[in-house]
Amino acid sequence: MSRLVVVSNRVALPGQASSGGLAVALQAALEETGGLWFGWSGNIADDASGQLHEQTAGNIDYVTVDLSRADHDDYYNGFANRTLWPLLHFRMDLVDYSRETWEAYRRVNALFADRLAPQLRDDDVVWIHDYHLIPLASLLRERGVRCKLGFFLHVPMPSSDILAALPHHGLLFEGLSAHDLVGFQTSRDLERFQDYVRLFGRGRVVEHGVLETASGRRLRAGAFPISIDTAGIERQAAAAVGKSSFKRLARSLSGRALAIGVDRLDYSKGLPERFRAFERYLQRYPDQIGELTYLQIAPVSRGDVLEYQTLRSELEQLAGHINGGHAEPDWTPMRYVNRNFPHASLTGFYRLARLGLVTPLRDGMNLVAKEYVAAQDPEDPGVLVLSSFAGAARELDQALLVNPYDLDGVAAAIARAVSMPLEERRERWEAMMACLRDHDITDWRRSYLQTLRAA
Ligand SMILES: O=P(O)(O)OC[C@H]1O[C@H](O[C@H]2O[C@H](CO)[C@@H](O)[C@H](O)[C@H]2O)[C@H](O)[C@@H](O)[C@@H]1O
Ligand SMILES: O=c1ccn([C@@H]2O[C@H](COP(=O)(O)OP(=O)(O)O)[C@@H](O)[C@H]2O)c(=O)[nH]1
Repeated sequence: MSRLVVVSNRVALPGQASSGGLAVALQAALEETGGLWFGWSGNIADDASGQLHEQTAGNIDYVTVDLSRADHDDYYNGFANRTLWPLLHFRMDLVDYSRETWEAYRRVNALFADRLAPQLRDDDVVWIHDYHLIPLASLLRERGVRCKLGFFLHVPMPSSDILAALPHHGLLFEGLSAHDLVGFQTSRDLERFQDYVRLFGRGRVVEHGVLETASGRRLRAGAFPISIDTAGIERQAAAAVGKSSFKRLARSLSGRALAIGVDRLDYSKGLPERFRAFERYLQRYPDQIGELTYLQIAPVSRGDVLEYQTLRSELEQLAGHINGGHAEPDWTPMRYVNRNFPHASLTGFYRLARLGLVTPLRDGMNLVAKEYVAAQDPEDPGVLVLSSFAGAARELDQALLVNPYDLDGVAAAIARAVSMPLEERRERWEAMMACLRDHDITDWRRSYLQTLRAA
C-alpha cells in the first residue's frame, strides 16, 4: 500500500492542545493508516522561514516548517484569515485584500513546495488540506512531483459571484486543477464550485464530478462530508461520567438543565447572534426562567487578527449584559469560558447537556455538532439545535434546525428542546446516531482516498 502524506497548515503535534476540527479529524485519520504529516510547526522564527523539524510518534512521522513573523502575519493572519476565510464564509464585508499578503501567501506555498518535494516518492498519495494551501499542488508539479495529489476544502465553497470578487481569483482557483481529486464537505459546495468553473474559470463540467480546465486537463471533484470517531466519542463520553470535571460541572448546576456551546472564538460561529437569541429566550419564556444554564466554551482563535479581537470584546460585553439583566442571587444564566478543554472533559460536558447549541452563520461542517450527538446517553439523550448553514445540517436533519439570524426562531427552539418529551428526543437521536455510525471518520478517509487512488 502506498504511503499517505497529509499536508495542512495546522498540524496536531504530539502533546499539543488543538481546538480546530481539521487537526482533530486528520489526527484520527492518520492514526488508522500511519504516514507522514507535513505543515507549519506552530513556531514563529526570529529570522527567516524554513527551518525543518522532524519527529515520530506511533505510526506518524511529522515534518514541520517554521515561519518568520512577517510570513506568519501576511500569509496566515493576512491572506488566509483576513482575505480567504471571510470570502469563503460569504462575508465580503470583512474581506481585506492586499497585494502584499497575496505575495506572502504565494511565497509560503512555494516554501512548503520546496521543503516537501524532496520528501516525496512517486508512489506516495499526497492529500493537501484547506484554503491555506490552494496553490501548493501546482507548485509541487512544477518541481517534478508526479504522485497522486488530492485536495480537500474544509470550509464552505461560496457562490461563484463571491469568488469572482477576489482579485486574481482565476490564478488562485486554477491552481486546484493540478490535483487529481478535489473534495468538498457537501454536494452544495461541489455544485457551487462547478458553477464557478463553468461561469468564471473558463473550464467545463464534463459530467457531475468530472471537470475539464481551460488547459484541457481533467480532474475529479466530489462531496465527502467529514466526520468523527463516533465509537471513540461514545466510549469517551460514557467514561467521562466518572471524571472529576464531569462531577464538578454536574454539582454546580444544582439540578438545572444545561445548554452547551463549544466553538473557536470566530465570527463564522454566530456567537453574538446566539447570545442574543439566548437572551430572547429568557425574555420570551419567563415560565422557564431558572431552569436552564447556558455554558459557552469559546477558546480564543487567531487572536492577532483585528476582527477576532473586536468579536472578543463584543462577546464579553454581551455576556456581562445578559447576566447583569437576568441573573438571580443564586443563579447566573450564562457561563462564558475562553479556555480550551481536552476531548476527555468535553465529551462529558456534552453528555451532561440537555441541549447542544450549534448555530454558525456558515460552517464547512462543524464537528462539535456530531460530537454532541455521539456523546449522548442513549437512555436520556439531549437535543441538538443546529444552524441550517452548517455543513452538518445536511446529515443531521433530525436536529432542531434553525436560521441563526432569526433570534425568535432560535429562542423558540431552545424552549422546545427544554421541554421535549423523552420519546421524541430518543427518536431524533437514534436517527442521527445511525447516520454517524455509518459515516464516521474512517468512512470519510476511506471513501476519499479510494476515489483519489482510482482517479
Ligand atoms: O488552524 P486554525 O486557524 O486555528 O483554525 C482551526 C481550523 O478551523 C477550520 O476548520 C474547518 O474544518 C473542520 C473539519 O473539517 C470543519 O468541521 C469546520 O467547519 C471548518 O471550519 C479551518 O478550515 C481549518 O483549516 C483550521 O485548522
Ligand atoms: O476547548 C475545545 C474546543 C473545541 N475543541 C475541538 O475542536 C474541534 C472544532 O471543530 P469544528 O469542526 O466544530 O470547528 P472548527 O473549529 O474546525 O471551525 C472539535 O473537534 C472540538 O471538540 C476542543 O478539543 N477543545
